[in-house]
Amino acid sequence: MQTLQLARRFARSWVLRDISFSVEEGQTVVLFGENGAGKTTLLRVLAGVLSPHRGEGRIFGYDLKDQRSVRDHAFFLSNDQGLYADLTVLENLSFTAQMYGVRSDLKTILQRVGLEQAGHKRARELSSGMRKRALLARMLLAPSPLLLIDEPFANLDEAGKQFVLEILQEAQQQNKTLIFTSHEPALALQLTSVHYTLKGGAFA
Ligand SMILES: Nc1ncnc2c1ncn2[C@@H]1O[C@H](COP(=O)(O)OP(=O)(O)OP(=O)(O)O)[C@@H](O)[C@H]1O
Repeated sequence: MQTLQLARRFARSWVLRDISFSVEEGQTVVLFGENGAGKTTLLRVLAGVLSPHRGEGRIFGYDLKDQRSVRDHAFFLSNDQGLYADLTVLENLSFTAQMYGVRSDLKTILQRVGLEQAGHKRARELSSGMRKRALLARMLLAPSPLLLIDEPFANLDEAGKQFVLEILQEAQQQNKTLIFTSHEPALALQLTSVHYTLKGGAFA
């Protein structure tokens, strides 16, 4: 994955000004930066959800402008998207599995994320920690080689954070490429020493 002078604005405000970096296949990178620094915006651009206004990028050989191909290769875990509120957890996972054309034992996935008792709950009824687990279950179903994860450790108790650490370590063992944001350097740096800090729309 490579970007060159990527920039993105909202109205007249340039949130990303000059993002040039490259990430090797199988590498893990963490993005740090203060609230509002543009970390989520960068993940959304890399996920093919938002278009850049300037600059270029390639994800697994696909131009970032080819958002459809990018979305086929990148899974984006956002804490406030990804689940249909009125569907149950199992229905949401079943939909995800169909979307990716994968056959997986959803009960095993539910167990893996500690939601075996919550499969019948509607997504809107989940606590924020349970919601995070359901989103991680979706990520486990996704065959995407690139995982873009917004604040994987947010809204979790200590046990939950350790659990996320394990899930991300498993993804690393599967040679997935991980780019994630975090406000928790002590945890994040257990996964990788490769880190960038966003400031003023560029890497500090
Ligand atoms: N859809 C949008 N429309 C307008 N402005 C936006 C939009 N999305 C983000 N912004 C603005 O872009 C800036 C960067 O937001 P972003 O969510 O990328 O920051 P962040 O680094 O992820 O912050 P945090 O650590 O608080 O999650 C903020 O000023 C935010 O208000």
